[in-house]
Parts: sequence; structure tokens; C-alpha cells
Amino acid sequence: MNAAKIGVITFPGTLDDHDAARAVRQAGGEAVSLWHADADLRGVDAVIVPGGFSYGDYLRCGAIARFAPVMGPVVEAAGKGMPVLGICNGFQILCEAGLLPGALVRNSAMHFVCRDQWLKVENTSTAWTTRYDQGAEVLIPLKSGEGGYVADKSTLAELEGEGRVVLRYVGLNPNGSLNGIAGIADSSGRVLGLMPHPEHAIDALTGPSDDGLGMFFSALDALVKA
Ligand SMILES: NC(=O)CC[C@H](N)C(=O)O
Repeated sequence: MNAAKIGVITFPGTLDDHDAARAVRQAGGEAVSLWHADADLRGVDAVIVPGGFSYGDYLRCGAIARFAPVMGPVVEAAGKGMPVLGICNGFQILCEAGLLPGALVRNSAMHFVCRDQWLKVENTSTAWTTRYDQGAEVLIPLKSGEGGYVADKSTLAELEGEGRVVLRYVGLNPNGSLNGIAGIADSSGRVLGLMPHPEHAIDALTGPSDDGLGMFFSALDALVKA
């Protein structure tokens, strides 16, 4: 059987596309490079919008990338159930694109945060989290300047009520995110955005853990079952 194809988008200023592609391969998938100017998704089964500084973070993180040609097909495919993972800058882009609610704003301490961060997995039924145990605590690197998750009261209540807060910071809240939110899903559970970087935690030898790999395995499981 052919490996499922997971597209990894590169925008000008993207930083973590290679690590995301490596994580896909390590989990047994085929990583397909997508370029910001692509008009289609090259036949992929899922998409990762990776981290970095797309378009230099000008204006606001993710605010320009959301208009990149490739994002049209991503939004359309997500609407039809394609699994989409937005990591850090990718999460910011998915919020700007309207695939996920709310926004990411400057960290409460007003400086860039780079640390290994404990997270709690609160929803194991999304396309990207089935490989985790409910309530599992995982150690994943976080490195961002605009990582504070905000949303209005009714959106927050909806996210909490529907179990769409998938990941929450444990121990401390590193960026002032409301309710300690580190990652959320859309209502289908197939689009996930998170600020920490699972693609940087795929090898216990180089650290800080291999806790991130489960996300890539989960998506590949979901694609096999689809
Ligand atoms: N690691 C990242 O993707 C960083 C995202 C964005 N540039 C920020 O600083 O918030």
C-alpha cells in the first residue's frame, strides 16, 4: 500500500517545514512539498502549515500568509474533511484564514518565549491526537512571540463546552493564553492548531522527548481509516 501523502507548505519566511516533513516521514508518511504560490494541493491527503515567520511576520503573524494562493485550496479541502495541522505560525495562519476561531496575540510578558513546555492532551478524538491517552502530559518545545490565545467569551465557552480545547499548558501559562489554551480544533476535529512544536519532539535522543510523534501517527491512522 502506498504511504499517505501529507503536504507541508513553505511560505517565504517559513522555518520549520523541513522538520515537519521529517516528522511525517518518521511516522511512515510521504511528505510532499507545497509552495505558497501553488494553485492546488498536488494530490495530498492532509496538510501541515508549519511554523516560522511567514512574510516576515509583517503586519501581524499570519495575516499576509492567509492570502497566499495555496490557502484557497487548503480552506476548501478542510471544508471537505481533509486533516489540517497548523503549528505555531501555522496556527496563527489558520486563525487568520478563519479555519479556527480566535487569534494569537503578543505574549503577555511582551517578549519571545523559547522553552520546553508541558502540555495536557484533553481531547484524543481529533484526527491528530488519537494516539495519545486522555489527560496525558507531553513535553514539547514552544518558541513564539505572538502565542497568547484570545477569543471572545462565547467562543471560549463553545470551545470548552465542545471539548475543542485539545491541548492546555501545564505548570505555567507561558504566554497569557486565555484558559491556558495551547491548541484547539475546529468542530469537525480534523483541523488542529497549536502553538508548541510537535515536529521538534520526535526523537528522545536529541530531546526534549518524542512526544510529538503521536500527532503524525494519529493523522496517518485517520487517513488509512478514511
Ligand atoms: N515558531 C513560530 O512559528 C513563531 C511564530 C511567530 N513568528 C511568532 O513569533 O509568534
